Order: sequence, then C-alpha cells, then structure tokens
Amino acid sequence: MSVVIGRGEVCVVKLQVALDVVDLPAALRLAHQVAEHVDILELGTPLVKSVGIGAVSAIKAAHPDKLVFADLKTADAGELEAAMAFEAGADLVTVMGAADDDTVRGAVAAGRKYGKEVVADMITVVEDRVARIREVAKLGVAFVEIHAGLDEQARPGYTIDTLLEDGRQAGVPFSIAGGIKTDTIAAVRDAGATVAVAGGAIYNAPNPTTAAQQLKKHAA
Ligand SMILES: O=C([C@H](O)CO)[C@H](O)[C@H](O)COP(=O)(O)O
Repeated sequence: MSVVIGRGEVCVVKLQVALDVVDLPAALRLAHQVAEHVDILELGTPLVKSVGIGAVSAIKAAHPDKLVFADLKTADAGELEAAMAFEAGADLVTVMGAADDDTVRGAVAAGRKYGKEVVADMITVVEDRVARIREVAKLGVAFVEIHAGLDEQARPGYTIDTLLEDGRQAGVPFSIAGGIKTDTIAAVRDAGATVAVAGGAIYNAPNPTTAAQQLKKHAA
C-alpha cells in the first residue's frame, strides 16, 4: 500500500485511532471494533513496549487494507528503529521532533528505503514549537504530529487550542493528538490538520465502535 499522507491532496481529515492498550489480544479486539470507521491504526508506544515490534506485524496481518502507524517515538538510532517498524509492516513510524536532526534524517532514510513515511512527534517541544516544526518538516518527514501527551492533558486547564494555533501558523502538513473528542474534532479539521489522532475518546468509551463512528461523523 502506498502511503500518500502529508504530501498528498488530502481534503478531509483522516481519523487515526491510538491503540493505547498493553496487550496484543486487547489491541486486536479494539482494532477489530473500530477499523471500519478509521483510516489509520496506531500501535501506541506502551503497546509496542509491552508486546514488542511483533505487535505491528499482527495488526497489519489482521488489517492489511489499513495504514498501520507504529508510534515508536524514537529518540536515537533513527534509521535502525524506523527500519525495524517498516520491516514489521508499519506504513508510518514516529521519530521525536525533539531528537537530533541526524536521528530524524536516519528515520527518513529508512522510510525512503522501504517506500514508507516518517512522522515527527512534537511532544515535549514546547519552546519555539513552530520554529522546530518548520525545521523538522525540511528534514523529509511526511508530516508533524503536534501533540500534548497524556501527562500534559492531565494538568488543570488543558485545552487543544495551542496545538491548533501552532498548526495554523506552521504552514506544513500536520496531525493533532491530545485528547481529541467529538466536540473538538471539527476544530482540528478546520485548523487544516491532515490527521486527527484519538486514543482515550475511543478506548475509554463504553462502545468503541460507536465512539469511532461519531468521531468520523463530526470530522466530516
Ligand atoms: O501518543 C500518545 C500518548 O503519548 C501515549 O502513548 C497517544 O496515543 C495520543 O496522545 C492520542 O491519545 P489521546 O490523547 O488519548 O487521544
């Protein structure tokens, strides 16, 4: 499957589900429940750490028609780690936007070798985030993920507004991750995001299938 995200002509925001569970049966079950309503299946960082890179192969084997996103959040050895994910069947892999430029370049080199794409996760970049987004975009990533992690989201007063403003300012293809729900996904679309990432809004819902369906509906 060719990966044309970020540099393609994407008019509608794609929906990416973050499978933030920590065992493979739960991940396969969740993927099965939501696949029909999402564009991208993300193996969350805790899942890959818990199960190993083989989880990528298992999800891809179960859903060969979906883009599979390995959220490795690589901080070093970019080429090696990205190659591991692509070899296992990932279509997209994350490298930390805060990492050394050569780490990002290494991951991008692996992407070129496998015909797959790299996403720079901007989690932890809070100072001059727009400037760093523009720098990493020039290193060859498909798009940047403007991201507030679960710990940041847990702080009082958190909203996704700053993420959206940075996306609007950056002028490069971007996704948004940071607790997106049905009442915020339209704003993500309107800010110009290529991809909206939703984890908790789906896996914590009483009915993940309905939750994914509703997110897709509100994003349209
Ligand atoms: O990447 C993520 C986080 O760092 C935990 O691994 C999440 O998948 C991402 O934040 C999306 O999940 P929600 O914020 O719960 O929507």
